[in-house]
Amino acid sequence: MTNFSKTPLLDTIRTPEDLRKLKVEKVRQVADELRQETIDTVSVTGGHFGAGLGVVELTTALHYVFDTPRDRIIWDVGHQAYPHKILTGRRDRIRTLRTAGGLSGFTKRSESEYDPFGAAHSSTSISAGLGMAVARDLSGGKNNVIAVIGDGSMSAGMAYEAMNNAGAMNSRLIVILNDNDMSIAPPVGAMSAYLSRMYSGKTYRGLRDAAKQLGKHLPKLIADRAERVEEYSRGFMNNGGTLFEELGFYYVGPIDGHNLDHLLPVLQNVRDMETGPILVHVVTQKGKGYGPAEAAADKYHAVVKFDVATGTQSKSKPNAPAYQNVFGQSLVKEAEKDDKIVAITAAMPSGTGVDIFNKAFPARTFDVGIAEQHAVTFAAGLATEGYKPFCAIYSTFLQRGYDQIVHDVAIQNLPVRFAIDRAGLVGADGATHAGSFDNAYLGCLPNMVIMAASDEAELVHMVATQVAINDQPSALRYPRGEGRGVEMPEVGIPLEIGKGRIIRQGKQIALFSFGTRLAECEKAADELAAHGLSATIADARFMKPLDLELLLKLAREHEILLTIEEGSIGGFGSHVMHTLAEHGMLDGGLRMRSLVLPDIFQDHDSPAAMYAQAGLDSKGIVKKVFETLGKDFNAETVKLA
Ligand SMILES: Cc1ncc(C[n+]2csc(CCOP(=O)(O)OP(=O)(O)O)c2C)c(N)n1
Ligand SMILES: CC(=O)[C@@H](O)[C@H](O)COP(=O)(O)O
Ligand SMILES: [Mg+2]
Repeated sequence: MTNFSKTPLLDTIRTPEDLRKLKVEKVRQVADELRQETIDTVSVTGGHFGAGLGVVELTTALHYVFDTPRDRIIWDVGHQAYPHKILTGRRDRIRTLRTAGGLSGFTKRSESEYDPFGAAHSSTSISAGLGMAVARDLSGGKNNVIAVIGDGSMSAGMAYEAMNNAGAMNSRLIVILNDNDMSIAPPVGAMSAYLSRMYSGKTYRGLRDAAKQLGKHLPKLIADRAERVEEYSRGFMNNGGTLFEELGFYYVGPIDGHNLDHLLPVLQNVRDMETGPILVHVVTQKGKGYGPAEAAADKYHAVVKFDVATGTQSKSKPNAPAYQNVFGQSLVKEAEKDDKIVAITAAMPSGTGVDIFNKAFPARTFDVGIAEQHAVTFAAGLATEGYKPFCAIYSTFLQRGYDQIVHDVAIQNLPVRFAIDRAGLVGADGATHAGSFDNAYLGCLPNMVIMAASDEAELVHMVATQVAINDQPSALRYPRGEGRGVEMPEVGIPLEIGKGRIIRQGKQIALFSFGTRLAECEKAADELAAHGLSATIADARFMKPLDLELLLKLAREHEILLTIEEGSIGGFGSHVMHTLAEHGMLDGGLRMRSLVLPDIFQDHDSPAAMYAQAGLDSKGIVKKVFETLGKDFNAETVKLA
């Protein structure tokens, strides 16, 4: 039970150094206050929540036992690091989390010396930690390196590549497996089942056994301490022959990650062990200590602002359906007609709308865990046998599967359908999650058809188009968030491959859009009209193959051609420019410009603010037209936001 009648301690802790000055009996109180501060903070900021609540004790214990920042703590993904931020000199800015100019929602090297490695994509911590440990060995250092990785993140191949390497290197690296039996959704896979079996009760060993095992591996552990070890090692086991031991790790656990009487001495002993890689298996509860989070199916993985008393989140009523839901529903409709359609997600069923498909077709839905590389090649295998796999992956996470896209899909020309969600800027998750590069990284691949939906109705038709593309791979991109509120078609009608459409016919300026910036083009065209400038708006629909007829028409009939996309240099604009150059269309009077994301990693903000910063909103479009015409752009006279 939390006792807040005591003098508050968290206020006295600016850095972990202050924490380490406290008597061990005080650590429980610090953890309780830290949990309350995390709850209060996220109730006003929103953000990732359940994972942080689950590691409050672990965070406190790690900073108490280890000499941070000299000892390196690497938080895998980094979405659980809010309590860590509070303890490491960032409490005064914690309520700026994920807002413009504020703290990142993940660990970030430039933010603090206590963040030795930046993250947000999963399963990198063991590799990075091993690199740090080996660097330490090479330079004769003595510090500890601790990688904290969740059970969900343990499903990715990279974690095993790292353990395989670490087990052979015998470098002193501590891996803490934070096993809360949750990913964003319930975890999947044989590894997850294995971990659950490890603490299922049946496999626990007796206390004496555990103490004996520790003694064997801890030469410094003297007999009189062994008894204490027995006490705090309640529930401890050492299987001999665990998967981790076979990989060359010294395995400790599982231990209760909320019990500081277990956690602190175990970590102290692990710290003092002279051995190669160690894995401490810590069992925690996602959402721990906040009733509404503990009770929720998703353990409040990520939340918007909420009322602390009730846990009620202040979600605003949507004005239009979210793209991910339109995708899921469209795919269900297609799959009702075609039993070869299957859906694949890499641990993101709700985020991608694959959960909707799963409800209708559980046997045709595959959650492969955080395993994007495998997801792509698994889809390729399904395609070889005549199935129609829809591989629904966020743009940023698909980067993980790039060689698989090239080698396993594109070269073999297999009709894998990529549904690329979160294409473009995503806002509060920042640069790590921005879907900026898929136009560039897919556009250069032979055989690939690439589409972008300009609104939610287009998405329905494009899903139908993908179903019909049976002889080559295809990619369909769409953004995070709500659609435009357009009228929705009853059924999707396959589009003609490589054909765009004119939305509005004008004279001087052609705005050639790929994706949902089309809405901004329409606002910009209205504004240009108010300034006496006539603009044509075209929706490319396809970046590959490009609609050559439409492109040449736009180029011939206008003074200025502007491309707009939610992507980096090297994407749609580059393809258009290359094609025009090849057709000799840039040798004469046409002035062509490409509006793309800037060549920087943009920090988190609202998507609208980030697009404005990128010059990809209506005002940016108007400004670009003015600049291209050599006209003065006066922001005052241009009314658009
Ligand atoms: C490469 C990659 N794929 C997907 C994600 C999305 N993602 C973020 S957290 C998470 C679940 C992680 O589960 P776990 O490691 O067990 O942490 P927990 O939230 O349970 O503490 C997922 C799938 C990601 N960050 N990186
Ligand atoms: C930490 C992580 O990678 C995910 O939780 C991500 O933040 C989800 O993003 P969406 O909210 O766009 O699904
Ligand atoms: Mg987990």
